[in-house]
Amino acid sequence: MVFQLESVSLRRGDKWLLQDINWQVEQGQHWVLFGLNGAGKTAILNLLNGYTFPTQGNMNVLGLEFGKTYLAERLRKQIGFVSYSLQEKIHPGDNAFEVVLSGAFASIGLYETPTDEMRKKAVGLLENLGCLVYANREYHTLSQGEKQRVLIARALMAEPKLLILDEPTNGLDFIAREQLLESIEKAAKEPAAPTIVYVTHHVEEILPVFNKTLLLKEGKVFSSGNTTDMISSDNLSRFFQIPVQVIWKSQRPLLSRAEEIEL
Ligand SMILES: Nc1ncnc2c1ncn2[C@@H]1O[C@H](COP(=O)(O)OP(=O)(O)OP(=O)(O)O)[C@@H](O)[C@H]1O
Repeated sequence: MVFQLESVSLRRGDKWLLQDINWQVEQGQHWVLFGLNGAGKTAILNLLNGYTFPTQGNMNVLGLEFGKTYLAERLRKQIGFVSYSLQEKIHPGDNAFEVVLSGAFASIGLYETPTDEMRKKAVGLLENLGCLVYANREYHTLSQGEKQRVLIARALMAEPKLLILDEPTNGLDFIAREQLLESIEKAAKEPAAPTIVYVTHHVEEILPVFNKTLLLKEGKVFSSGNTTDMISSDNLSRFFQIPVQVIWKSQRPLLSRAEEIEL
């Protein structure tokens, strides 16, 4: 078991951000967490990272039970987390290689001396993610797509059991997006790959390797299960409450509006 949420609810002030979430993620699975703006995806990620505790329900992430101790520090070292907001925290002047190396210490910035083994590993990850050519470039001079690859390599440095990719294609053009998705798919297929949770509101980004999907709507689980069952014309028409059509092509779903589907 990688993590488990049991009847988890989260309240802020008068508002329930999440209600009765049940979600069990096992090793060997790769999940998509799909939801529209404001569905509560960030709220779930904050829980998984140990930044917040549920108001109700039980949670267990990587064997750590919530509610007993402060977990954010311990989870930070075991969960690879890639988000757009992380980009802004990277120190000016750090090059791509240093950013990747910092992942070994779960720090932003390099404060400790990396071992030769760590350096070798960082080079290997830069190579796998196609970033070796710009390893010596300052991180802030890289394009969005290049930056995201470097952050994924950084996240993999600590050999996490869980890798969370929070809307990693934000701000990418079509080509850069497809290239990044290709790298993610390759990383997911590595023998020692972590379980991946891929957070998105774009159906087209769902790769064949993401065999499970949870649809989150207004803070509740709308449905969850095998991706092919979740990402269907019927299910998504109910989810969006407008008729849509899903066409699978090369094992990737394409979404469009449908005019005449009976709900
Ligand atoms: N501290 C808070 N107090 C009250 N409401 C909040 C608080 N934090 C978030 N919300 C609300 O909870 C809802 C879920 O927010 P969340 O950021 O988790 O959504 P999201 O699925 O990540 O959306 P997006 O895709 O736009 O980032 C939103 O309506 C948001 O305004």
